Amino acid sequence: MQVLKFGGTSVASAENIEKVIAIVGQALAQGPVVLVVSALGGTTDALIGAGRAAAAGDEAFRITLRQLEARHLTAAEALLPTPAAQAELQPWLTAQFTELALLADGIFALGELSPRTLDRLMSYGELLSSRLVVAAFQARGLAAAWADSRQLLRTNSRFGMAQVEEVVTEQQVRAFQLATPSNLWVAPGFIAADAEGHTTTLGRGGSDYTAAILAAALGAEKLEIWTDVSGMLTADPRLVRAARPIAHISYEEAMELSHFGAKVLYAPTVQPVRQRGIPMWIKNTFAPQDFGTLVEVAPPPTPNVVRGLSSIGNLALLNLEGSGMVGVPGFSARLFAALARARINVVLITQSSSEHSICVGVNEADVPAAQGVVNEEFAGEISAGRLEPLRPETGLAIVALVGENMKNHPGISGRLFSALGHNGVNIRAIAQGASERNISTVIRASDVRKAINVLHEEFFEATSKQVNLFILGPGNVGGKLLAQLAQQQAYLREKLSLDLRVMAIANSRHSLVSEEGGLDLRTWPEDLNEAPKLTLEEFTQLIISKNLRNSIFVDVTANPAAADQYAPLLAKSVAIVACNKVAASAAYASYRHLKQLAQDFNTKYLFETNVGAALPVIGTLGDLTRSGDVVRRMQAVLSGTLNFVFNNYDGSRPFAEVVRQAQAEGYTEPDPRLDLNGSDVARKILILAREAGQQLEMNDVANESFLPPSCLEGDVPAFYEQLAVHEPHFRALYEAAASEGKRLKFVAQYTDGQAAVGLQQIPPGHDLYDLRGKDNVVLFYTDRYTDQPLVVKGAGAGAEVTASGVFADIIRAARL
Ligand SMILES: Nc1ncnc2c1ncn2[C@@H]1O[C@H](COP(=O)(O)OP(=O)(O)O)[C@@H](O)[C@H]1O
Ligand SMILES: N[C@@H](CC(=O)OP(=O)(O)O)C(=O)O
Repeated sequence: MQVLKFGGTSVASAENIEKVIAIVGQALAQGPVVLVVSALGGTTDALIGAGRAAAAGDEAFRITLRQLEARHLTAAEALLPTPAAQAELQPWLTAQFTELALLADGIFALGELSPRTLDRLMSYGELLSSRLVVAAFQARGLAAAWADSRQLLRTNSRFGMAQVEEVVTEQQVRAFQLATPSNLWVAPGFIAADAEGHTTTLGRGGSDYTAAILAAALGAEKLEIWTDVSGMLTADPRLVRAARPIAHISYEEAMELSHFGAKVLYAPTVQPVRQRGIPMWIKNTFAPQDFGTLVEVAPPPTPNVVRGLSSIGNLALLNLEGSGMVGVPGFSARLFAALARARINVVLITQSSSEHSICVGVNEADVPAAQGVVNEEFAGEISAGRLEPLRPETGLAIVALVGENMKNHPGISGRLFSALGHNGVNIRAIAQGASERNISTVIRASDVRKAINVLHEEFFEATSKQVNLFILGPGNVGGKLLAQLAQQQAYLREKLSLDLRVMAIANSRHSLVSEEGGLDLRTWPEDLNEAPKLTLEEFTQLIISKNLRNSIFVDVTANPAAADQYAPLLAKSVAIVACNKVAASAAYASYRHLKQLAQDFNTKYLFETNVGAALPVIGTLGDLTRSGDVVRRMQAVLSGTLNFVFNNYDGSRPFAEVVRQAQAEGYTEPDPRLDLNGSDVARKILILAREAGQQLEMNDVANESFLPPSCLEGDVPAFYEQLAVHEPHFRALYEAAASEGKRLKFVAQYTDGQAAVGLQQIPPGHDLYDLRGKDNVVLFYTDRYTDQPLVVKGAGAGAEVTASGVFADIIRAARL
């Protein structure tokens, strides 16, 4: 004997029922079959909706019932090939809907829907589907017997969630078996009857349970649960796209997963088949060739430590707390007894060893009742101040890791906590049974999708880590960055297991946002021009509300307002990668605050390109200091503009003309004075000094300008005029150096806590002497590099290299 159960989607239409018939036909070749069917998908919800509408005095229930009738008649017409067969079933179907209408009219007249009546109402779903399937088999010449589950399954009278009385049920099933010697029974799932013969139901999704009860009572050789997915998956496929079928699973694991939300299997289903050692398959009606999942006593070993993930929403935590609990036995017993009296199901329990508080997780809908009974039970202690009144916290969910194998592998919880921590998912409570088969975490419901994806990646997709980029400023550097990302995406996926996706690109006029999956990096320039505008605050909110794992905000602007967004993003564990220097060179307190936020929220704030573009300057400084070295002195040339000017000025052409050329060739800021007055270099040495551990402000950086003060007054044309007027001054500077064989360099210097920038004469042979083009150089003198400095040198400007530096920071943040 085999028991096969087909769920709502599998029997949702005539077309699907044809597939069911084909699968059952093959099973019959191996032996007798008991077929359990659910209602046509969506019917139970529709019946509940109709009942509630009727009770609320809303006539709309009539429309719902008419639609259901039409749906069943259409299915019957398509399934029954001959007018004779149709003529037999149709009057029966119509009679059922007449009965249903009478029942609903009664509910409407009374304005009341009791649990008992609701069970009656819901039972029509499975009654109709099972009779339809019987007729379809008979029309194909297969003798199928209809087995009324209300005469097979005996339950108590807890309507809506009735408990099966096993002994009577088994007797009834055996008696039916003797009286009905057919190779094929078709039984409605979900429904049963109490001792008085009132129809009951087994809880939503209960047809699986019906099938398991029948399998156990008949001592079936196997139970097959046929559904719309290829087995029990590693996670809910509606939440995790990469979820994949679990081929083998133990009864206990399947039970844990279903208890913790894996809808594919109704949780009570496992127990009856486990007790009898009946193997259970979960198979896909729409892909019968797929292996599916085999639930068995001892599944073969797998390298996967975690078997699956699941989640339950609508959870509330109830926290009972107070000094009156410490060392007093019986508190928990009273708490649970009070909850049990109110028929409140406790989903999770945690208690700290201090015994100062006990925390239970319950369904949100139970909170008011729980508060009532618990506060009443402990009224004495609460009024004496020995206990706090019960504090419920709602809007929560459980995410659970399930796997027998976890107990043999230390470090699973560590991986769980760190993966969630890096993504800013706050864990409100944890519970781990002594069996170590399940580790449950309570988190905010709004974090479930992110958390379960992060954990799926951590435990099942060693192959790739999804990283979500939000790019601000697709200009010169940003555009190059996007091109490099497009070019490297496949390489990074293959070599570093990083799946980098650009989720949004924004400039001051447009914000292009991907709904899912990432933007197309071939067409973004055109797409962006079509996209609407978002303010910076809106862009930040978008990143926060998307709540995607491994999110990185990439600031490729020089906009001070963009830097204001870092703090709120870091506080949500969104990493920041910036080539924008504003934040790192702002007030020390705010620089420190951002670094602290990154640490507190387990994320990264990276800005390597603030100094020397992609040259490894800040990274080197970090490596030195982290390894215990002390940076005593830094000497650096950090401005492409000033290098260009002093490399090209030798008195043969006016200084003003050389500056104009630098501007024309794109080295300078739009206002070249920002480069020439040294303030940009001052920002850079300030950042380096801070990264070396000094608490410095911009005002602390001495800046001896080589420009006569009049050059800095007025606008840019006036500036050029003044440069021309002061040509003798520049010439004198040049000649003073040249006469001694030296070169002029604008040098940034840091010595034992003091920072300064200014023009210096550099002798031949000095590390700063020989610099070409856009080169930057930084010399580090440290306790370990005493005589000869550690030198970092190379191109320190240019869109392509700057973009590559930003890219490198993105990869650093992604591999956290
Ligand atoms: N871990 C999981 N594995 C497989 N399916 C799951 C899991 N968690 C949730 N589901 C959902 O359960 C659905 C199947 O359950 P259900 O809709 O009750 O099927 P049926 O109507 O066949 O009984 C799947 O379509 C899937 O969306
Ligand atoms: N039809 C019932 C029982 C059931 O088990 O359905 P399904 O097999 O489609 O989950 C329900 O919707 O709850």
